[in-house]
Amino acid sequence: MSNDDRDRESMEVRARAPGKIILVGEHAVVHGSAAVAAAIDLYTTSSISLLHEGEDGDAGAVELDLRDSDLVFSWPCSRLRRALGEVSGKAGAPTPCSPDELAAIAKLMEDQEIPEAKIWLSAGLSAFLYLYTSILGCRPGKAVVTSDLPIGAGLGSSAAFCVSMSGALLTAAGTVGIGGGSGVEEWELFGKDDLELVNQWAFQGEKIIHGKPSGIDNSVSTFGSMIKFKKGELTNLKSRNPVKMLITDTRVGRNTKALVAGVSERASRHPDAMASVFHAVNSISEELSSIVELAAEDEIAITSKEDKLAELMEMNQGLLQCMGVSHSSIETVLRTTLKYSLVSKLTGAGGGGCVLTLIPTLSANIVLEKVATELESHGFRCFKVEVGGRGLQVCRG
Ligand SMILES: Nc1ncnc2c1ncn2[C@@H]1O[C@H](COP(=O)(O)OP(=O)(O)OP(=O)(O)O)[C@@H](O)[C@H]1O
Ligand SMILES: C[C@@](O)(CCO)CC(=O)[O-]
Ligand SMILES: [Mg+2]
Repeated sequence: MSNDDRDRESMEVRARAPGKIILVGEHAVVHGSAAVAAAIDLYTTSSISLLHEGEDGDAGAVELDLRDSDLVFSWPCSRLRRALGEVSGKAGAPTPCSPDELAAIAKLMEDQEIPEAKIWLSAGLSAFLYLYTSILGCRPGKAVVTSDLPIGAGLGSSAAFCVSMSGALLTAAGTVGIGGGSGVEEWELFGKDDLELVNQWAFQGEKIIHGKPSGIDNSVSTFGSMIKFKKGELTNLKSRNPVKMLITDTRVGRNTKALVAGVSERASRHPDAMASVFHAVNSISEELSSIVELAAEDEIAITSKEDKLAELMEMNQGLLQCMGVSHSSIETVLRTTLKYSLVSKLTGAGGGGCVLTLIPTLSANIVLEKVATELESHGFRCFKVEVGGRGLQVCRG
């Protein structure tokens, strides 16, 4: 074992990746339209510690500790090798998870006692096993995950999980680099090429969780800021006065994979009508991007920018209803905020989950307090987020 390997084994690597909001364009982005998303200041943090193989021939285990759920999962390395073969870990670009590999991972899930009420975790666990064994091979190690994000609520928890995990694993493997070793615990940013690589791995993880992701969620979680995303292409949107958003979590559980599949089924039943809907969403996203950029260059006043954003968000919500991804809880939030002349739209995959409400700069705090109190009286949870911040960050603890 080289000194570098020994150093890596003795060190814990932590990576944190933000959740996101989609201002406009969800679902349509899967079908080639543009969408606009921004990172938010709620993070998922993954840590990796590599462990030594036992002296007595015990190959050790791969452990995943999901702190927020109070659940720990463990796979003996010998069991992983039997199921997946002698995977040795990969330094470069990812190879997509093959159907055979996915079937082997599904079998490995059967060994775990996942509580029935938390069965949705199995998608995340499968993505973890794919990422861990593909990057590090079947060597022993321990991963710990914590998150500020509501899981499965439209704020990109799956992407933040895949990005932070890929970032931590690739750093632990020595594939992407931060200096480290100063002994001072501080978050560092990766270089552009390293971020690109992490993003590619995270996208493969998202595919296991989502089925057919567009890549917008993992991209904004990796690179941060506010972005326009279309057909895999990312444009950074400069934004000098970040928009302020109230987020309402309806607490209605939903699943992005099923919602994305539902929209695709509707599109195959009504191809012409849905193509027009996706086209309209594309125009909305393009217009919203231009407004954000003009405002960054002081070409339009802040109040005029907010009025335009509100109208475009309102139009997008109508089209999301056409796609069949709204929900009665979302409609309740829309009606409630409209009483206070505030515009809202669902964010993420919809079907429940979270709703965005644009907070105009000139709106009084008292109005915000009143609307939040009324929303919470329906059993919803409200919180304010900072929009457009940093993406993936890493720290060697
Ligand atoms: N911290 C976490 N620990 C374990 N699994 C997680 C974690 N965060 C997300 N997941 C996995 O991701 C799934 C939720 O992903 P899903 O895409 O349905 O929702 P989301 O990403 O929160 O919302 P959206 O995709 O609409 O932004 C969970 O069911 C779980 O399998
Ligand atoms: C619904 C969707 O458009 C956004 C989920 O946050 C899915 C995707 O783009 O992968
Ligand atoms: Mg997701």
